[in-house]
Amino acid sequence: MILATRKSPLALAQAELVASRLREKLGASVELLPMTTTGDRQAQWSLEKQGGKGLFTTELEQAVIDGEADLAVHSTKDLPGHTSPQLIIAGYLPRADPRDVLVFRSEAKLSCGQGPARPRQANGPLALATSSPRRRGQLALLFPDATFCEIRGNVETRLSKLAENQAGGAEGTVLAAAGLARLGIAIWPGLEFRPLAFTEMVPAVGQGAIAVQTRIEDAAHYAPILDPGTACAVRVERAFQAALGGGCHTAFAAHAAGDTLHLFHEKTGLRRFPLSEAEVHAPADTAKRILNTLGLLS
Ligand SMILES: NCc1[nH]cc(CCC(=O)O)c1CC(=O)O
Repeated sequence: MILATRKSPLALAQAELVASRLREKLGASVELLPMTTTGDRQAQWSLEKQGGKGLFTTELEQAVIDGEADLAVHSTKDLPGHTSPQLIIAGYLPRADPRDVLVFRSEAKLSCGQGPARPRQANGPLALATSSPRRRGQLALLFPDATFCEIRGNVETRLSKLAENQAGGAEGTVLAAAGLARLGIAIWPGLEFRPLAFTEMVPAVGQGAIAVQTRIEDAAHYAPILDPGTACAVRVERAFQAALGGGCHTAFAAHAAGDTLHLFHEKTGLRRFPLSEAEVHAPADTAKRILNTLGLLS
């Protein structure tokens, strides 16, 4: 069995997770096919800004369509709104910790205890490095005096830039807990990690879930490694993205956590809604109804 994956350390770690589940549950012999995508070639393109267009997925999809690979492994967060019609998302691995983590220089002395994250009281504005409109929009609520700058590179690069004060003067950034965990990063010299509650920072649609994409006729074969609960939650979250039209420049987030839907939109701020079983099973209707209530659908 051949798994198409991007070559970044995080993508390879995620593909290895899928591979070991395939070996364990299906007794399959598995190999990775690491590929460079358009997004990887254009280092100056930030995923956060260019997302939604499949820049990090198209080449992997083509390898599966062409029969060079049996499945493609993606961060669900990086999937465009519409994937190839010749393929299907067979499902998702059980979701990892979906939270975002505030990462800051130990010297910055941000509050790291109970209650909301707060900037240190002293020394003027707090510079935070993230290109994501979703993260910037929510950080601006947590840290009203924050200023923002760009940071590029993979997770480890970002952490070392920040620790070495080479991140344009930034004192902090935000990274996905799932990515850090999959890279085995729990600590970093000179930095502190503080996971953010859903009530402080709503995770991106699909954050923490790994998607397995296959040819339509093969999908059922992979059921033993996939998690139906994760699929339900991701379907709800993606329905919100689809209903809003997937504009990647909008600061928007949706996260379904059990019976609660957490939403962030630049026009409404953070909002919470109860989610019934019935609503979870009618994602498109649920998304339209809630977004209408908020006045976000024209
Ligand atoms: N933006 C890139 C990206 N895509 C998926 C993850 C983390 C893993 C996940 O959310 O499943 C990350 C890194 C990050 O945002 O910190």
